[in-house]
Amino acid sequence: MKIAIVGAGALGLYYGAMLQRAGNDVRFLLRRDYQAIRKDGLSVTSPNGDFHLQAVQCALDPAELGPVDLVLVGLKTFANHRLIELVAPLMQDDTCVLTLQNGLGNEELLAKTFGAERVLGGIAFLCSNRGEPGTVHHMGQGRIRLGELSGGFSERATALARMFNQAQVPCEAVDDLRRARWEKLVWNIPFNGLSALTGKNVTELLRHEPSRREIIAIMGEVIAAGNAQDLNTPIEAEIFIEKMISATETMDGYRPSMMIDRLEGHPLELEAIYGVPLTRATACGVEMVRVRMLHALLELGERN
Ligand SMILES: NC(=O)C1=CN([C@@H]2O[C@H](COP(=O)(O)OP(=O)(O)OC[C@H]3O[C@@H](n4cnc5c(N)ncnc54)[C@H](OP(=O)(O)O)[C@@H]3O)[C@@H](O)[C@H]2O)C=CC1
Ligand SMILES: CC(C)(CO)C(=O)C(=O)O
Repeated sequence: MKIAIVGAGALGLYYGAMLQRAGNDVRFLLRRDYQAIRKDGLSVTSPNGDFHLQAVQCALDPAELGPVDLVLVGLKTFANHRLIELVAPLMQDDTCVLTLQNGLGNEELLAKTFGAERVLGGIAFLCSNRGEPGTVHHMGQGRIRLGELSGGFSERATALARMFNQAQVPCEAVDDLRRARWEKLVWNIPFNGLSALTGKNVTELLRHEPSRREIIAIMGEVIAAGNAQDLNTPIEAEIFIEKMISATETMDGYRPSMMIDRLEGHPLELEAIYGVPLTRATACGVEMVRVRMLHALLELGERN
């Protein structure tokens, strides 16, 4: 399997390195880290053990990497206006594309050009940050849930899950990608937005009772909107919220990616994480009032 990583930052470098370490043929489309990785290779620090890859196939131009069997997308969604031109040179007849980006609308964007039958999506439960050029810091977690854009289990999704598992990345194939995406939004919508707006990490947010209540209320709104999307099986609000809150309580002092983006002056992934979910909720007759407020304030902050 020849694999190209498009969007080789915190997420793409980590998963690409894990796949290469397991013996796969991985090719990285690089930008910032190109010189450093060509010269000194790619280093991963991780609580599971640091490792270094000296020989890394990489290029600045996707035409030099392809064609491949699998394109793994790890661009920030605000760079999606470049997505198609970066992926197209890597495609041959049976190439499939797996996007591990957060939010909604990424698979559909790929499907418009390449066809829904070639597109898969994945939810990454990963905490990874970039270090100096050529280094990526895996802070914890890493599990992936992936599935077909068109729904249902497939041989292909099962084979990809097996490939990740063989590379020490826990992974499962799911039959309802839409449900998995809405489940992930139940976490991203409150924590990403509130941490970016307040500068408080997830532990600080949960320790403040009024904020904790709002987080729970926002999660309820997102679940109601998700359940209005005709999922195979509905998300059970009370149980799922309890699970999300308990899981977050173990993420001591974690700073969500959107908070880091705001602090570092980068754009935020507002359309994929707020805009598209709001549009899809409204189309199904559900109004997420708190989410709309969050979106408005986050958008205002982008206009400085
Ligand atoms: N990091 C994490 O732990 C998690 C991230 N995610 C999601 O994964 C996605 C990626 O996040 P993350 O890895 O953190 O983001 P990063 O900003 O670390 O990585 C994005 C990468 O895309 C590259 N890129 C952007 N535009 C281009 C271009 N035109 N040509 C070539 N490369 C380009 C950047 O290049 P350059 O090297 O020049 O900056 C960068 O390496 C997001 O949707 C995020 O929400 C989901 C779960 C966890
Ligand atoms: C839920 C989490 C922490 C990944 O596990 C994430 O998506 C983020 O920080 O944006």
